[in-house]
This record gives sequence, structure tokens and C-alpha cells, in this order.
Amino acid sequence: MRRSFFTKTMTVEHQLADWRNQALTLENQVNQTVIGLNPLVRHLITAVFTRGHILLEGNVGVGKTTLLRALARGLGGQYQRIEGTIDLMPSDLIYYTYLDRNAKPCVDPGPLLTHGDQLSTFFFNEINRARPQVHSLLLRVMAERSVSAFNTEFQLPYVQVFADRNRVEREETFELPAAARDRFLMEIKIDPPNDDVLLDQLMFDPRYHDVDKLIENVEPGLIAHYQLNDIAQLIQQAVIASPALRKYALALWKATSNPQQFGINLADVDMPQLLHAGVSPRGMSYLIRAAKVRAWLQNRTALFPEDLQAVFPVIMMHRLFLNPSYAYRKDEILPQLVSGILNQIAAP
Ligand SMILES: Nc1ncnc2c1ncn2[C@@H]1O[C@H](COP(=O)(O)OP(=O)(O)OP(=O)(O)O)[C@@H](O)[C@H]1O
Repeated sequence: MRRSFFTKTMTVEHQLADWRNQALTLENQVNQTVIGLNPLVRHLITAVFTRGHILLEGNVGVGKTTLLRALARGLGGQYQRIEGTIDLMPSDLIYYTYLDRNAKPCVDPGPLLTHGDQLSTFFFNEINRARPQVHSLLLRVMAERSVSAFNTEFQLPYVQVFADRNRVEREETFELPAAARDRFLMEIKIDPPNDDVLLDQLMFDPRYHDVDKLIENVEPGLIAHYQLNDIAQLIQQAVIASPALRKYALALWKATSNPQQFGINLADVDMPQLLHAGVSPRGMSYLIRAAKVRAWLQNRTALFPEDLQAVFPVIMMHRLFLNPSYAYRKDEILPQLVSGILNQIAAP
């Protein structure tokens, strides 16, 4: 039975408080399932309530599938996973063709169409192995939450895309274009826990060897996925930014295209030549939206600088494009630039 958190008698404050409890319970249960990934789980919960898509970057076997299956279980709706391969075609996401027992040709709905409005978590593993044609289809799904097939428009109103980009292998891979990366709310790196006790647990505790059993830590359908769009809107309306905070956000934005004007200088870098493009308006609106969700998770209706600062790196890093002469140093320069901006711009 579908539970409704939106009852006519509940005030907005009660609804927000009720949903925050649900969100924190889900976060807690996911943290008991995957270990040592708490900051990352907070980002994922923030993204769920911002209704944004996520690009994960990590090595194999670091718990990505476990994490997403745990999250999807708590969110309810349906979970779908697809593997990026070089021969994957856009149509493979939409339908399957096969011969049945009587050798009669048949067409069945593919991964995107099987679940329709029940689809809540779409995990695209190794997205950089898929060709640009597949990326284009995914972009449309991410931007419009719909897909056209068989002369019909299929709506996927609750879908949230989690794509994974393999960090190690670069052979036979296709880099995501800038437009594609801008559609992702956050780009998050996932690494094994940095703690010997947790690493020991991952090796020796059998709990972590059986994923099906492990994800039973999460209550199925804890969050009503079909109400997420509504609650996300409510959060955006409820959390307020002061004029000083708005000025601060504007300065952060300007610093992403002209860092030198704000006194940000990096070693061995000709600052006016560094950036090819600053952050897009979409990027900045994502920053504010995610920051508001963070404020709500912290039980506030006022947006604070610390909310922007907490999500700034995961939202900005993949939106800052370096000029070709610096691109090969991006792993060194981008984190320095992001922390330079946060350190240099005075918070109200
Ligand atoms: N931080 C973690 N917490 C709990 N289990 C983990 C963690 N990291 C890895 N594991 C365990 O390691 C195994 C592999 O995890 P999983 O399949 O989720 O990795 P993956 O990153 O999706 O791998 P691949 O890239 O090959 O698909 C599972 O048994 C999982 O429980």
C-alpha cells in the first residue's frame, strides 16, 4: 500500500520534519550496509532530495553496486542496472528482440521501458565504455525524464541516474562530453575506506561477502519514491537565502570564471590562461538546490555558507574546464582551485 506523507492536516513544517526523519533513517541504514563511506552517502541522500543525477568514479569492487542497491531498496520503486560496452546501441536500452520457441520474432521492453514510472534508480555501470550515441540517449533521459520509442513518448518521472566511470581503464573508452557532465548534479569519487579496522571487516566479516543479505539492513520502500518530486519542491520553497548569502553565492560563481580577480593564484599557473569556461547557470542552480537540501537535512530553513561549501567540490569540480595547456594537470589543479575559491571568498 502506498503511504502518503502529504496529508491535508499536516503543516509544511511537519511534512518537512517527517521527511527529514525518513531521509536520516535511510542514510543511517545505508551507512550500516556499506562501511566507511559516510560523506559519500550524505552526498547521495542530498542528491536524492535534489532530484539530481550522479556520476561515480571509482575502481572495481569498491562497493558501488552494494551502495546503490541499498539506496534503491530504501527508495522503493524499481532498480535497473546496465553495463556499458563498446557494442551497446541506444536501442538496447529501449527494447530487446529475440526469437521465441517457435522461431517467431518478438520484441520486449528494454531496461528503460520495463518499469516505466516505477523506475527510480537507473545504474549505468562503466558509462565510458558506451559509445557517444548511447550517451546522447542517456542525456535526454536525464534532462527530460522521458524517452521516445515506437512512436510513443514514455515518461520516467521518478528516474534518478547513477553512472559509473571506470577510473583505471582508458582503452576503448569514450570520454563524456562537457554537455553530458554538466547534466550530472554531482561527480563523486568512491574509494575503499581509509581505516584498518574497516578494511579488516571487509576482508574477514562474512556479512560483507553476501550482498543480497547485506542490503537487508535497509527497510524496503522506506521512502515513497513517487513523492520525492513533491517533497523536493517543498524543500526548495522552505529554505531561504538571505541577501548576504546571495551575494556570497554570486562571488563564488564569478570566481569560477575569473579566479585571479578574487586573488586566487596557483603555483606554476598563468591564471588568466587557466580556464576554458566557468560554471554554467545550471551548475550554480544545482549548487543552491543541493545546498538547500543540506540545510534541510541539518534541520534549518535558513541557508548558511557552510551548506554551499559542503557541496561545492562535488558539484563544481567537473564543471570547471581547463585550457588544453593545463588539462593534463587537472587532477592536481582542480582541487587546488576549488579550495582556493572557498578559502579566498569571504563568507558572510
Ligand atoms: N565499503 C564497503 N562496505 C560494504 N561492503 C563492501 C564495501 N566495499 C566493498 N564491499 C563488498 O565488496 C564486494 C564487491 O562490492 P560491489 O559489487 O558493490 O562492488 P562494485 O564497485 O559494484 O564492483 P564492480 O565495479 O565490479 O561492479 C561486495 O561483497 C561488497 O559487499
